[in-house]
Amino acid sequence: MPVFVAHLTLSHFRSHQRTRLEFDGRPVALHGPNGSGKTNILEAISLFSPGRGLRRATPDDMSRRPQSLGWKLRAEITTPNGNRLAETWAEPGQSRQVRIDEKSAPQLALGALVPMLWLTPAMDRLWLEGAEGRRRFLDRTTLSFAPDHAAQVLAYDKAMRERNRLLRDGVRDSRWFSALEAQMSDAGAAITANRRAALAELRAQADPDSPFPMAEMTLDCTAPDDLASALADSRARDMAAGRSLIGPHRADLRAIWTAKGMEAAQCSTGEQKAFLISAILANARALRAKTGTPPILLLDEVAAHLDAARRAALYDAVCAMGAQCFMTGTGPDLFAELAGRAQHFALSDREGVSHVEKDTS
Ligand SMILES: Nc1ncnc2c1ncn2[C@@H]1O[C@H](COP(=O)(O)OP(=O)(O)OP(=O)(O)O)[C@@H](O)[C@H]1O
Repeated sequence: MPVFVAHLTLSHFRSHQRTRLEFDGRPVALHGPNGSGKTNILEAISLFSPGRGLRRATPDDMSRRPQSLGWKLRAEITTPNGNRLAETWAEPGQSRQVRIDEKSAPQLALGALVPMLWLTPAMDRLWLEGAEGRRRFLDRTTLSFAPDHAAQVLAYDKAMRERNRLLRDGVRDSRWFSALEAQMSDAGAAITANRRAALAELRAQADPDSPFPMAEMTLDCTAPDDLASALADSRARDMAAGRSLIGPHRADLRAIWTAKGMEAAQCSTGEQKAFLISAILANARALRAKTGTPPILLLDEVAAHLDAARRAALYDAVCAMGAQCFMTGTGPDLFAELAGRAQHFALSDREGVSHVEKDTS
């Protein structure tokens, strides 16, 4: 049985004053004109996972303007182990809080409650822009398989920040450096191993018959096996730069479309989108194979880029997976191929407030 959001309430969240939605576990198609509040609903759902959500916004940015009095989201979640209640909110100027089953909980606890993957239009340029976005994408994929990855990344970043401070301050205490480099080396080895294992999971799910070609994704890693020694050797160079120049924080994700022998960055916009869709679908299939439960999928504006045949193929894949997949598009025609296999909702903007109606037509 899939994990799915059964009820969702948005209060004073961006364009939503108070929106209450009921879902039955089928895919969800949200259609409406530009600016009617579709992505805001996906963003709200993304906040039932740890982190800053799919727009990486601050809590204050999400507070409904002009009042900006803070916001609250509430989700009743159906899981194979029973129904759970998750709430998340932020008061003005404060960080985001989480409560699960009426008890305060750390954000990381959401990761175990609701497995979730997303694809946004901002990711369309993933293969063209800097390595940071690709690392974030890779780490989110990795986190979906290895929940301890977050703790390793935090431990690595903490030790690196401290090492960078020593480098900038010109400190020459080699024992202090060695201790931090050992921490970076331990956490770094786990990070690289987790990332490689996640890419292997995706590779194992590649579907040669899919209309979404899978790119061969490999880790381009500047971290040598013995990172502690390499960092010690690189202290003088790093001191001149004022930061650590080697390690998994400099890794990159390379994608090659094997059928054409071409780097993803050289492929067409539609082809690049197809790689991301195939990666998300492979990730979801791998999670379902591992846990028996497909993750919740948030696919923002995914239909607009696809021709009718690929759109139908995507809907078939999502339905076959049994995932609660939230999709947005500007008109109902984009979701015609889904028909009764999904729940459809129509959104509209009424003087700056989003309204949502069930579309049963
Ligand atoms: N903090 C906020 N308070 C009030 N309204 C907000 C806030 N943040 C964003 N909005 C409004 O929300 C609307 C955008 O909503 P959203 O991004 O969900 O639109 P959409 O339906 O996905 O549109 P598109 O089809 O263009 O992607 C905009 O009109 C924007 O002004």
